[in-house]
Amino acid sequence: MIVTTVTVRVPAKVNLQLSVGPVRDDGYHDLVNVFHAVSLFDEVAAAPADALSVTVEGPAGVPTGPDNLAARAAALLAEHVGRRPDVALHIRKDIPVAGGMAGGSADAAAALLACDVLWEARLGRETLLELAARLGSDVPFALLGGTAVGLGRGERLTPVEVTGEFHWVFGYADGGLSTPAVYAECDRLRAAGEQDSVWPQVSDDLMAALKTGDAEALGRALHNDLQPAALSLRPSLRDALAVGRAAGALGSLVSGSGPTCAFLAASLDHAAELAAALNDSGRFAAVRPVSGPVPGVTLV
Ligand SMILES: C[C@@](CO)(OP(=O)(O)O)[C@H](O)COP(=O)(O)OP(=O)(O)OC[C@H]1O[C@@H](n2ccc(N)nc2=O)[C@H](O)[C@@H]1O
Ligand SMILES: Nc1ncnc2c1ncn2[C@@H]1O[C@H](COP(=O)(O)OP(=O)(O)O)[C@@H](O)[C@H]1O
Repeated sequence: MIVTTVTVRVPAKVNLQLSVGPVRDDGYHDLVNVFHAVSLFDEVAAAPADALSVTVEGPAGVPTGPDNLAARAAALLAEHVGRRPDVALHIRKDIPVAGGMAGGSADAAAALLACDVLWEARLGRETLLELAARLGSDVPFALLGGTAVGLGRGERLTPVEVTGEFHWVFGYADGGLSTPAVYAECDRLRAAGEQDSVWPQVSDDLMAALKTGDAEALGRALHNDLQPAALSLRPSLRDALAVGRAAGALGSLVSGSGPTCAFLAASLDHAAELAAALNDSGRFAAVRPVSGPVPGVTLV
C-alpha cells in the first residue's frame, strides 16, 4: 500500500514544577521541569510534495515559512537521512500560540514522527529524541508525553509514575508571552534581589502526590519559578489566578512561561463548575477543561 498522508496528534503540556537554576554559559538555564501532557491537541499531516511547505489552520501568529518549528523538524530529519525535505505539512492548531503550553514544540515533535513514517526512515525512539532536543528544549517531551521530569535544559527526560487522572481548567490570555523574554525577566528579578535563586531539586511532595493520585496534595505542590517574571511582564495575571483560587481550584499557576493559567480541579464535575466560574469572571479570552496525563505523539 502506498501511504499518501500521515497524520499525527500531539498534546499540549503544563509544567507541574518548573524550578530554574542560574543562567549557564550557553544562555540556557538548568531546570527541574516536571512536564505533564494534557488533552488539548494539535494535529500535523504530512503528504508527499515537490518542496517543503507549511499550511496552518487555526489561530493567527504562526509562521508558515522555514521558521515554523514543524518545518525545521522536517528539514532536520531529511538532512539526517540524506534526502530532500519534499513534504507538505498541514497543521491543525488547537494549542494556544506563545501560551506556555509548548504548541510549537508539539508541532515539531509531530512533524518528526510524521516524516519518519512517511519516508519510512524508521529511526527509532532514541534517534528521534536526539533530533528533538536539537530543535528545542521542550520538543523531546512532546514525543514522550505522560508525566516526566526534565533535567538539563528540560531535554533529559525520566518518566514519572502517576496514579489515575487529574482534571484541569486552562484560562487563555489575549496575546502571548515570549519565552526568552520571561527567562530574561526572571534573571533580572534575581539580579535585583527580588527573587531567590537556589539550585533546583525535584519536589518529593510533588512526586508523592503524583504516585498516590492525590489531587489536593498535587494542588499544594504546584510550583513555577517563572511565575513572578510572567506576572511582572503581565500584571493582569495576578487577578486571573486569584479568580481560580476564589472559585475553589485546588491549585493554580501560570503554565511555563505563560500567559496561560492552569487551575487544578478535584474531579470532572468540579472542572466543569470551575470552568463556568472562570468564564463568568470575564478575565480570560477562553477557558478549556482538560485532563492529564495523556500519551505523547500518536499516529492518527
Ligand atoms: C519555559 C518552558 C517550560 O517548559 O516552555 P514554555 O512555557 O515556553 O512553552 C521551556 O523551558 C522553554 O522551552 P523551549 O520553548 O523549547 O525553549 P528553547 O527553544 O530551547 O529556548 C528558547 C529560549 O528560552 C530560554 N531557555 C529555554 C530553556 C532553558 N532551559 N533555559 C532557557 O533560558 C533561552 O533564552 C532560549 O534561547
Ligand atoms: N508550529 C508552531 N506553532 C506555534 N508557534 C510557532 C510554530 N513554529 C514557530 N512558532 C513560533 O514560536 C513562538 C512560540 O510558540 P509556542 O510554542 O506556541 O509558545 P510557548 O513556547 O509559549 O509554548 C510563536 O510565537 C511563533 O512565532
